[in-house]
Formats: sequence, C-alpha cells, structure tokens
Amino acid sequence: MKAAKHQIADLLSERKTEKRKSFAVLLDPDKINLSTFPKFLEYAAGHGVDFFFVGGSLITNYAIDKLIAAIHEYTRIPAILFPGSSLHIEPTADAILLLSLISGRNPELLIGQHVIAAPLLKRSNLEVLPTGYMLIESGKLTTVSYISNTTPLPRDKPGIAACTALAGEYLGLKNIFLDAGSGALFPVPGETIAAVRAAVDTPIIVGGGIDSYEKADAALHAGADVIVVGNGIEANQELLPEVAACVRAYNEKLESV
Ligand SMILES: CC(C)=CCC/C(C)=C/CC/C(C)=C/CC/C(C)=C/COP(=O)(O)OP(=O)(O)O
Ligand SMILES: O=P(O)(O)OC[C@@H](O)CO
Ligand SMILES: [Mg+2]
Repeated sequence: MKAAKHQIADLLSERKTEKRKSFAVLLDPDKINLSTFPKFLEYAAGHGVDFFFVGGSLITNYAIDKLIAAIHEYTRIPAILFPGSSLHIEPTADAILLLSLISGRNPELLIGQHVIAAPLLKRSNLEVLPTGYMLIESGKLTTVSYISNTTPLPRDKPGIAACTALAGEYLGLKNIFLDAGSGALFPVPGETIAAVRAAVDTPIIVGGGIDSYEKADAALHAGADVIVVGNGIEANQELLPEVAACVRAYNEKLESV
C-alpha cells in the first residue's frame, strides 16, 4: 500500500490532546451557487473556519470538483469529503471521512460501500479518515436517516451511544461523528456527547441542528472537538461568525488558563 497521508488526522489528534476546538462548515453541493461562492469562501476564511465538509445524503448536482477547485483557489481551508455513497468520491479533495454507520444495521453502510470505494481511494491522493458515524434521534425524520434506511440511536440513552462509540474505537475507527442529522429539530444532547467523551479517546465530531452560539457552546463544553454547521448558515450567514466566535472564545479561554 502506498504511504498514507496523515496531515488532517494528526491535526485532529493534536487539537484533541490540547483540548482545542475546531469549526467545520458543511457545504451541500446541491445548494451552492458557484457565482457567489468565492465571496462566501473569503467570508468563511476571514472568520477562521477550520474545515469544509463537502457532501450530502443525496447529491443531484455533480459539481463537487468545481466546488473543491474554488475552495482551493480562494482559501487554504481543507476540503474534506462527507460522502453519502461511493458515488460522492472526488479525488481532488484533501481528505475523506470514511464513514461506517455504526449506529445502524445496514451492511451496505457498515462495509458494502467501502469495498466499492477502496480501489478508488487507493488510486487517489485522498487522506482517509476512518470514522464511526452515529445518528442520534433528533425530533424528526432526517434525510440521512431516511436515505440510510437506519434507525437513529434514542436521544435519552447515552449509555447505548457510549457502547457503540467504544465498539467503533475497538474496531480501529479513528474518529467518532455524532450527528443529529442535517436540519435536526434538536441537536445531539450534551449527555450523549459527554458519555461518548468519557468512553473513547478519539476526536469527536458533532453536528446536526446547531443553529446558535449557545448550542455550539453546549456541544463544546460537553466534549465535542469539532462542531459542524450546515443548514443554519444556509438560512442565515450571520451564524458563521457567531459560531466561529464561540469556538475562538473557548480556545482563548484555554490559553489564558
Ligand atoms: C464508503 C463511502 C465512500 C460512502 C458511504 C458513507 C456512509 C456509510 C454514509 C452513511 C449514510 C449517509 C447517507 C450519510 C450522509 C451524511 C451527510 C453528508 C449528511 C448531510 O446532510 P443531508 O442528509 O444531505 O441533509 P439535507 O437534507 O439538509 O441536505
Ligand atoms: O445542517 P446541520 O443541521 O447544521 O447539520 C450538519 C451536519 O452535521 C449534518 O450531517
Ligand atoms: Mg444535503
């Protein structure tokens, strides 16, 4: 096997050790207007976004390559694929969250798509980030739950989430992603994040329904390492500097201790 790239994995694990938090913006390829995108990219870079996650459960507009090219042209922010299927692999991205949907029992999303993706990933120069992906019930049926044909974990059972994450870590997954689902009514509960934080040593990514400073802050305090925001910023771009300020405030507080 050719030498693997570890840049983003190393960054995530260093930041986790230093308890420094990161902010990822989810870009839905179906919702990006390429003519206004450069302006948005400069705005995001100016406010200190750490990562772009690029993807969706269902993508109908196959312009991921153009989106990645613009990210590289206008920013130095890593473009990380967040794929719903092996059709969403774009080799010009910097990395890919190789999700295994461990909260579900759909073999296609535990290992099936990965077998199809493996030779493409090997040929690409993508950094592979093996990630245990867990859906948490969030008050409504989300696109990802419907498309994946899986039942999310109950939101009042942090113990099940902790055991699932721990099993994922024992299986060798290097990150845990707790997702309430895009546009969730309720974000992942703090108790669930805290239980998973206590169970595993991996970086924890948290997303779904984070649409305010307070919700971002609650997730960070519960133990999230990376906060992901998509829909909230699509609806109101002012949310981007708000969440960025929340992550920055958390990190600055650390430095002053
Ligand atoms: C192995 C490879 C390459 C792919 C499979 C990856 C797996 C297991 C995916 C799990 C299931 C899945 C469909 C994940 C998609 C997650 C995602 C990018 C969500 C973003 O939000 P949307 O669900 O698109 O919500 P909207 O309806 O708001 O657009
Ligand atoms: O769009 P939102 O609700 O911010 O969710 C982001 C991401 O975690 C969804 O997979
Ligand atoms: Mg989408």
